[in-house]
Amino acid sequence: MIELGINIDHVATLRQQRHTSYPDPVRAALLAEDAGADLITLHLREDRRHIQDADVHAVRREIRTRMNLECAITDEMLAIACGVRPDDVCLVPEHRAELTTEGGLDVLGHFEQVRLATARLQDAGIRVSLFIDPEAAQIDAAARAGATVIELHTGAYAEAAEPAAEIQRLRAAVAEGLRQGLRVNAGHGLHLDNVQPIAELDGIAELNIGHAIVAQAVFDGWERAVRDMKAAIVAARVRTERGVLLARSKA
Ligand SMILES: CC(=O)[C@@H](O)[C@H](O)COP(=O)(O)O
Ligand SMILES: NCC(=O)COP(=O)(O)O
Repeated sequence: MIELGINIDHVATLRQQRHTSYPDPVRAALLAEDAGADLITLHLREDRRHIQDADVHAVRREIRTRMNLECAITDEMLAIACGVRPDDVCLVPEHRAELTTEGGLDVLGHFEQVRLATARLQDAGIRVSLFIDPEAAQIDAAARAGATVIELHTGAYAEAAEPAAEIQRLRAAVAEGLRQGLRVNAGHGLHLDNVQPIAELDGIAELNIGHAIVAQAVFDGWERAVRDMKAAIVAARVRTERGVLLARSKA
């Protein structure tokens, strides 16, 4: 089956907008778990524009599912991650002026840095995921760097006017990741109207979704927004699994 990671960053964005104490991203994480989230994802940015250090520690203390901490490869972030010990760390690229994470990590171009960061986190008992574009060369570099998980950046798919080619790229990337023995996750820019083709891709283990769920919660409430997303991705995956079984029975 497929897992849903709820990214709570933009609950914190709302709070940081006015430096209030609400809305509390930790409360959002706990309610998301009640509503069917399989894990909680949060991105501690170097500029602390949304999630704060205290949130990271509180999430580690409070949640009952898995914690997936996204961060850039810096000494500061690696030290925080090794101290907090989330279940997973997803290493992402960061550019100070970007509105959101614009592309995947260039593992090929920064191979030694990624390899050393991966080893340091794994030595602390943390599973390491690399947030990369759906490209065979990056997937190969991720495996060689020692990561056991990749998260495919779905931003190009989410923004494409004609998504068919991007879906094909993602399908090929999932197959390549599995061929390399990696766990393959995906996320970025996914929402209720575009998630289905991605959830249907056979072999994707987990989708991480945040911004669109926070937005949907404005109209439907937080727990329903989480529940509806979970139902959508599970329904898509059930369709795929039925299709695979049917194809096998005909063969
Ligand atoms: C890496 C990633 O995709 C997430 O961190 C997500 O986009 C939310 O964070 P930002 O909106 O700050 O990029
Ligand atoms: N890694 C992607 C993620 O956590 C969520 O991205 P978005 O849904 O906020 O775009």
